[in-house]
Amino acid sequence: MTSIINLKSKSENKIKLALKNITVTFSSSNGHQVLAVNDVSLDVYEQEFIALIGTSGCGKSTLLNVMAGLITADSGQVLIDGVETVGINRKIGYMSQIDSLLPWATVMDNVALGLELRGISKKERMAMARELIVRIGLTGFEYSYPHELSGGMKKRVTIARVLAIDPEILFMDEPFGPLDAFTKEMLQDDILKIWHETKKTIVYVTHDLSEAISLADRVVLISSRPGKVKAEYNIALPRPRNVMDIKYDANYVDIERTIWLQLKEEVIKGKEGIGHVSKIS
Ligand SMILES: Nc1ncnc2c1ncn2[C@@H]1O[C@H](COP(=O)(O)OP(=O)(O)OP(=O)(O)O)[C@@H](O)[C@H]1O
Repeated sequence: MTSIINLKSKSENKIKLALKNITVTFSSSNGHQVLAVNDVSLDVYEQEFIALIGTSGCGKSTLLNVMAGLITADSGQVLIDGVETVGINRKIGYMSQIDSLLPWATVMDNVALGLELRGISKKERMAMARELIVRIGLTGFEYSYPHELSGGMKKRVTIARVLAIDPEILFMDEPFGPLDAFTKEMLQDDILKIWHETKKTIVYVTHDLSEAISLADRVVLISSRPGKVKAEYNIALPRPRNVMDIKYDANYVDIERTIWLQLKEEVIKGKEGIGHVSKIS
């Protein structure tokens, strides 16, 4: 079922990324087969901010990993700009849940890491890193090490590192999960600002409905495992948005209630397993 909250569709933009009938099965260590996602098809439009939401274990990260080429699906196709892609695609920048900063490297070196791997000269990559550090508000911390930074600052460094390689598509898998609510909202606002300025296509995975609605143009609800697209919602909230204020928009509560009614069914199903989802951040 596809639910549409507003009539403003992104379909005027071209399809940037497409999943066609993706099915993924894992073999677990106890010898069982786990059907993680089942026959998922999804189009993501150029410059769209899309959020995938669903209970824990429903296959959100699996879908992201398939799109990023980190996992090969049992069947189905991934298309980027209309071309079938196999393996890791350089058009994608990936920010995962895990803190992946190099502990022995400074903020500058962490930000510049991807540029170094791409063979960009030291002078050029330092200049680019410096510019990004200003942009993410960490001026003065260029030569600090990760252990000298707060959780939120580390996330900013990770954002800068992903932006440094200038990907056309940004994947963010519950990037701010463990942070406190205020820091999370500030970083979400930063992401909205970056998206507004760069117009990158963003695929954002979360189990937080409030986060999904505040950020995205479209929320895609994944059913509890095996993951399938249960519903899609275009989010008719004004932009530019501020995540701290958008919850007070007259339409926000209606949107949240509509999605929550569907999501709740998955939470109840997931209770038999390990499903977890939060309605409000
Ligand atoms: N490498 C793997 N080996 C075996 N099973 C796996 C593997 N990766 C994922 N799974 C299983 O596939 C299912 C989907 O996992 P996935 O990580 O995609 O869920 P998710 O929706 O991202 O969950 P969460 O919100 O908790 O991060 C789960 O049942 C998980 O146990």
